Amino acid sequence: MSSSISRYTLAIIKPDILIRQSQCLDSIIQKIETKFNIVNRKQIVLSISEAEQFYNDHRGKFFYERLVGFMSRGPIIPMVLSEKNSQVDSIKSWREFIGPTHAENARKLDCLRGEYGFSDTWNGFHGSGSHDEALNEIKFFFPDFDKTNQ
Ligand SMILES: Nc1ncnc2c1ncn2[C@@H]1O[C@H](COP(=O)(O)OP(=O)(O)OP(=O)(O)O)[C@@H](O)[C@H]1O
Repeated sequence: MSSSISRYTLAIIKPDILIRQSQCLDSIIQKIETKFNIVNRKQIVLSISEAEQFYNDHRGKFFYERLVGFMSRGPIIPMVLSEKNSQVDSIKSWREFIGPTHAENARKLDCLRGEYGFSDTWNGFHGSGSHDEALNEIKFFFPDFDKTNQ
Protein backbone atom coordinates (compact mmCIF):
# COMPACT_ATOMS: atom_id res chain seq x y z
CA MET A 1 0.00 0.00 0.00
CA SER A 2 2.74 2.42 0.91
CA SER A 3 3.98 2.39 -2.71
CA SER A 4 0.80 4.24 -3.72
CA ILE A 5 1.53 7.04 -1.28
CA SER A 6 2.86 10.22 -2.88
CA ARG A 7 5.75 11.55 -0.84
CA TYR A 8 5.85 14.97 -2.47
CA THR A 9 3.41 17.55 -3.66
CA LEU A 10 3.68 20.96 -5.25
CA ALA A 11 2.12 23.76 -3.27
CA ILE A 12 1.86 27.44 -4.16
CA ILE A 13 1.19 30.42 -1.98
CA LYS A 14 -0.66 32.59 -4.49
CA PRO A 15 -0.26 36.34 -5.15
CA ASP A 16 -3.27 37.40 -3.06
CA ILE A 17 -1.36 36.39 0.08
CA LEU A 18 1.80 38.25 -0.91
CA ILE A 19 -0.03 41.32 -2.23
CA ARG A 20 -2.73 41.76 0.41
CA GLN A 21 -1.72 39.69 3.44
CA SER A 22 2.07 39.59 3.43
CA GLN A 23 2.07 40.25 7.18
CA CYS A 24 0.51 36.78 7.57
CA LEU A 25 3.23 34.98 5.63
CA ASP A 26 5.34 33.95 8.64
CA SER A 27 2.37 32.48 10.49
CA ILE A 28 1.22 30.69 7.32
CA ILE A 29 4.68 29.13 6.92
CA GLN A 30 4.72 28.15 10.61
CA LYS A 31 1.31 26.54 10.23
CA ILE A 32 2.45 24.61 7.14
CA GLU A 33 5.53 23.41 9.02
CA THR A 34 3.42 21.82 11.75
CA LYS A 35 2.44 19.15 9.23
CA PHE A 36 4.81 19.32 6.26
CA ASN A 37 8.52 19.55 5.58
CA ILE A 38 9.25 22.33 3.10
CA VAL A 39 11.72 20.51 0.89
CA ASN A 40 12.12 23.31 -1.64
CA ARG A 41 10.85 26.85 -1.74
CA LYS A 42 11.35 29.98 -3.82
CA GLN A 43 9.64 33.28 -4.53
CA ILE A 44 9.04 34.26 -8.15
CA VAL A 45 6.75 36.29 -10.38
CA LEU A 46 5.25 34.32 -13.26
CA SER A 47 5.04 35.92 -16.69
CA ILE A 48 1.64 35.71 -18.38
CA SER A 49 2.92 32.99 -20.70
CA GLU A 50 4.32 30.97 -17.78
CA ALA A 51 0.98 31.25 -15.97
CA GLU A 52 -0.80 30.19 -19.19
CA GLN A 53 1.50 27.20 -19.45
CA PHE A 54 1.02 26.22 -15.81
CA TYR A 55 -2.77 26.36 -16.08
CA ASN A 56 -2.97 25.01 -19.64
CA ASP A 57 -5.51 22.34 -18.61
CA HIS A 58 -7.96 25.09 -17.70
CA ARG A 59 -7.69 26.82 -21.09
CA GLY A 60 -11.17 27.56 -22.44
CA LYS A 61 -12.86 27.71 -19.02
CA PHE A 62 -14.71 30.91 -18.20
CA PHE A 63 -12.28 31.81 -15.42
CA TYR A 64 -9.07 31.02 -17.35
CA GLU A 65 -8.12 34.60 -18.33
CA ARG A 66 -8.90 35.84 -14.83
CA LEU A 67 -6.82 33.04 -13.31
CA VAL A 68 -3.82 33.69 -15.57
CA GLY A 69 -4.02 37.44 -14.91
CA PHE A 70 -4.21 36.83 -11.17
CA MET A 71 -1.35 34.33 -11.04
CA SER A 72 0.99 36.64 -12.96
CA ARG A 73 0.03 39.76 -11.06
CA GLY A 74 2.49 39.45 -8.18
CA PRO A 75 4.92 37.19 -6.38
CA ILE A 76 4.12 33.58 -5.64
CA ILE A 77 5.87 31.02 -3.44
CA PRO A 78 6.01 27.57 -5.01
CA MET A 79 7.11 24.84 -2.60
CA VAL A 80 7.79 21.13 -2.66
CA LEU A 81 6.11 19.73 0.44
CA SER A 82 6.40 16.37 2.11
CA GLU A 83 4.07 15.15 4.87
CA LYS A 84 5.89 14.73 8.17
CA ASN A 85 4.01 11.46 8.63
CA SER A 86 5.53 9.28 5.92
CA GLN A 87 2.48 6.96 6.02
CA VAL A 88 0.27 9.79 4.81
CA ASP A 89 -0.12 10.86 1.18
CA SER A 90 1.31 14.37 0.78
CA ILE A 91 -0.99 15.30 -2.13
CA LYS A 92 -4.21 14.41 -0.30
CA SER A 93 -3.02 15.82 2.99
CA TRP A 94 -2.06 19.21 1.51
CA ARG A 95 -5.34 19.47 -0.40
CA GLU A 96 -7.24 18.81 2.83
CA PHE A 97 -5.04 21.33 4.61
CA ILE A 98 -5.87 24.10 2.10
CA GLY A 99 -9.54 23.08 1.76
CA PRO A 100 -12.11 23.58 -1.00
CA THR A 101 -11.46 25.75 -4.08
CA HIS A 102 -14.30 28.17 -3.40
CA ALA A 103 -13.66 30.54 -0.52
CA GLU A 104 -17.30 30.45 0.57
CA ASN A 105 -17.16 26.67 1.08
CA ALA A 106 -13.69 26.85 2.60
CA ARG A 107 -14.84 29.32 5.26
CA LYS A 108 -17.08 26.63 6.75
CA LEU A 109 -14.02 24.48 7.49
CA ASP A 110 -10.79 24.75 9.44
CA CYS A 111 -8.38 25.15 6.50
CA LEU A 112 -5.98 27.67 4.96
CA ARG A 113 -8.34 28.81 2.22
CA GLY A 114 -11.05 29.29 4.83
CA GLU A 115 -8.78 31.51 6.84
CA TYR A 116 -7.04 33.45 4.05
CA GLY A 117 -9.04 33.02 0.81
CA PHE A 118 -11.03 35.95 -0.65
CA SER A 119 -12.94 34.49 -3.57
CA ASP A 120 -13.14 31.63 -6.06
CA THR A 121 -10.05 32.85 -7.91
CA TRP A 122 -8.22 34.66 -5.08
CA ASN A 123 -8.13 31.58 -2.89
CA GLY A 124 -4.59 31.83 -1.57
CA PHE A 125 -3.16 28.39 -2.24
CA HIS A 126 -2.62 25.73 -4.86
CA GLY A 127 -2.06 22.01 -4.48
CA SER A 128 -1.34 19.34 -7.07
CA GLY A 129 -4.32 17.13 -7.82
CA SER A 130 -2.63 13.81 -8.57
CA HIS A 131 0.72 12.02 -8.51
CA ASP A 132 1.46 12.77 -12.19
CA GLU A 133 0.36 16.38 -11.80
CA ALA A 134 2.68 16.74 -8.80
CA LEU A 135 5.64 15.38 -10.78
CA ASN A 136 4.96 17.76 -13.68
CA GLU A 137 4.39 20.75 -11.44
CA ILE A 138 7.50 20.09 -9.36
CA LYS A 139 9.48 19.89 -12.61
CA PHE A 140 7.90 23.14 -13.81
CA PHE A 141 9.12 25.13 -10.80
CA PHE A 142 12.11 23.07 -9.67
CA PRO A 143 13.65 21.43 -12.74
CA ASP A 144 16.65 20.24 -10.72
CA PHE A 145 14.57 18.57 -8.01
CA ASP A 146 15.71 14.99 -7.57
CA LYS A 147 13.50 13.04 -5.20
CA THR A 148 16.09 10.27 -4.91
CA ASN A 149 18.45 12.70 -3.19
CA GLN A 150 15.96 13.83 -0.58
N1 LIG B 1 -15.50 28.76 -10.69
C1 LIG B 1 -14.34 29.44 -10.58
N2 LIG B 1 -14.35 30.79 -10.67
C2 LIG B 1 -13.21 31.49 -10.58
N3 LIG B 1 -11.98 30.94 -10.40
C3 LIG B 1 -11.92 29.60 -10.30
C4 LIG B 1 -13.09 28.78 -10.40
N4 LIG B 1 -12.74 27.48 -10.26
C5 LIG B 1 -11.40 27.50 -10.09
N5 LIG B 1 -10.90 28.76 -10.11
C6 LIG B 1 -9.48 29.16 -9.96
O1 LIG B 1 -8.69 28.27 -10.73
C7 LIG B 1 -7.81 27.53 -9.87
C8 LIG B 1 -7.64 26.15 -10.44
O2 LIG B 1 -8.90 25.52 -10.44
P1 LIG B 1 -9.06 24.01 -9.99
O3 LIG B 1 -10.40 23.57 -10.43
O4 LIG B 1 -7.86 23.24 -10.44
O5 LIG B 1 -9.11 24.16 -8.42
P2 LIG B 1 -8.22 23.55 -7.30
O6 LIG B 1 -7.72 22.22 -7.73
O7 LIG B 1 -8.93 23.64 -6.00
O8 LIG B 1 -7.09 24.65 -7.26
P3 LIG B 1 -5.57 24.54 -7.53
O9 LIG B 1 -5.41 23.79 -8.85
O10 LIG B 1 -5.10 25.98 -7.62
O11 LIG B 1 -5.03 23.81 -6.35
C9 LIG B 1 -8.48 27.60 -8.50
O12 LIG B 1 -7.61 27.39 -7.43
C10 LIG B 1 -9.02 29.01 -8.52
O13 LIG B 1 -7.98 29.97 -8.27
